[in-house]
Amino acid sequence: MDHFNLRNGELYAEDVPMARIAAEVGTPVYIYSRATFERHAAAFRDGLKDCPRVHLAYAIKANPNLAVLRLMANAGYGADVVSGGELERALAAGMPAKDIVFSGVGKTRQELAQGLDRGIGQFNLELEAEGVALSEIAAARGQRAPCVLRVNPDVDAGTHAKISTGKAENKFGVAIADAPAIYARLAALPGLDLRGVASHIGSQLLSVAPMEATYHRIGQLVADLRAAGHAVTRVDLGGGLGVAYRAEDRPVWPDEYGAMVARVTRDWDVELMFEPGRVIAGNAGVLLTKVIWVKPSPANPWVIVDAAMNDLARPALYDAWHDFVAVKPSGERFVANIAGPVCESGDTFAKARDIDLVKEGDLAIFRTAGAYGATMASTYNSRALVPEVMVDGDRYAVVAERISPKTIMDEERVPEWL
Ligand SMILES: Cc1ncc(COP(=O)(O)O)c(C=O)c1O
Ligand SMILES: N[C@@H](CCCC[NH3+])C(=O)O
Repeated sequence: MDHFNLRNGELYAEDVPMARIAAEVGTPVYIYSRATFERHAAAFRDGLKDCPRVHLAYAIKANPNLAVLRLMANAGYGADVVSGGELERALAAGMPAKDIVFSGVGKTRQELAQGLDRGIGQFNLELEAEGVALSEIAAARGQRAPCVLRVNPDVDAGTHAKISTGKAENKFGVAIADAPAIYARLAALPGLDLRGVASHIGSQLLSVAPMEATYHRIGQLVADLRAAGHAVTRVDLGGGLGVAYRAEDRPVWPDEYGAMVARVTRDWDVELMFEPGRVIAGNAGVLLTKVIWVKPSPANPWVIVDAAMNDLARPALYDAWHDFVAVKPSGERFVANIAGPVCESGDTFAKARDIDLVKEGDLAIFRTAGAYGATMASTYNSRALVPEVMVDGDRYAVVAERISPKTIMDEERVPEWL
């Protein structure tokens, strides 16, 4: 359920006609619904109501727009960040440093120091050397860095290979078999306050089974660590809940997920951290686009829209499906391909898809584009950086401007020796 619905034959974002946003802001443009974000934030929290000590860290990589972060901060969420840039965003949006978790397999020494400077609540260590470096940096300042060790449980998340993170072959975390020895060495370092473990096996998970299998392994690891004399007080269970991109997708609802977590972690006696991204943001945004041409072809016609792979990369990267819906559907349909203007055949959003009949100049949306949409945009082909708007009832605000190719060009220099 979201707040992008047909009303009197045309699509609205909450109470704002999308055609109005197109006329006033132009296309392509991302449109977010405040109400949908807030409902998802509340639903995820409610799903975990039977877990006693819960900390929520929104994975801001999914949608790091400052307005989104402010809204999430107001909803009581901290942030899961994966770079110094994301850390500064979370702080700028008003998220308290103590509620920020710093994940990521390649945090530089500079970023580790930045996290310490800012006083963040948790570093998720991905390898032993990172822990050694963090301890050195922290000890030199007379600090002890709060941290957990990310383990790789070698579980198949059953998702796209490019967004799976918990198989042994993936780059993330330390092998769960090696975790006790690494944990013991890190726990002895003077600059670390090692509190527990973390795991995140992948994104767009449509089944609880791999998460449950992972959590059982984590539970055993916690027991083993305690048996070895460590005081484990915190476990970070990551993010990963999937959303419905297609009508037939059956996502795991937060209630079902929360019930499983409550059951599996009942005896753990730890603070539980969660890092949801897509489940909060995915269906809270759409990408509004305009049809430039409908080009006949021997097979199916090509609907060429003004959004492209640089604005929404997921179809090109993961063959991802995003529903395409006309803003003013006539009721007629046709089978067509949908593509953007970028000079790559990969800039194709759909092939041979049954869609609303559209013609030159018509508006349409790609649904479920609130997560990993604008944040993955680029200026490839010297296209503008796509703008973003946030709708709230019958009003909306531009929350990220369209950045023109000219502005980007102004940041470039041709040296005088050329
Ligand atoms: C460490 C970590 N936490 C959280 C997330 C958020 O994942 P999702 O958007 O699938 O909830 C990711 C991305 O998969 C991640 O790598
Ligand atoms: N960018 C990916 C998700 C990556 C998850 C990051 N850990 C997607 O759009 O599906």
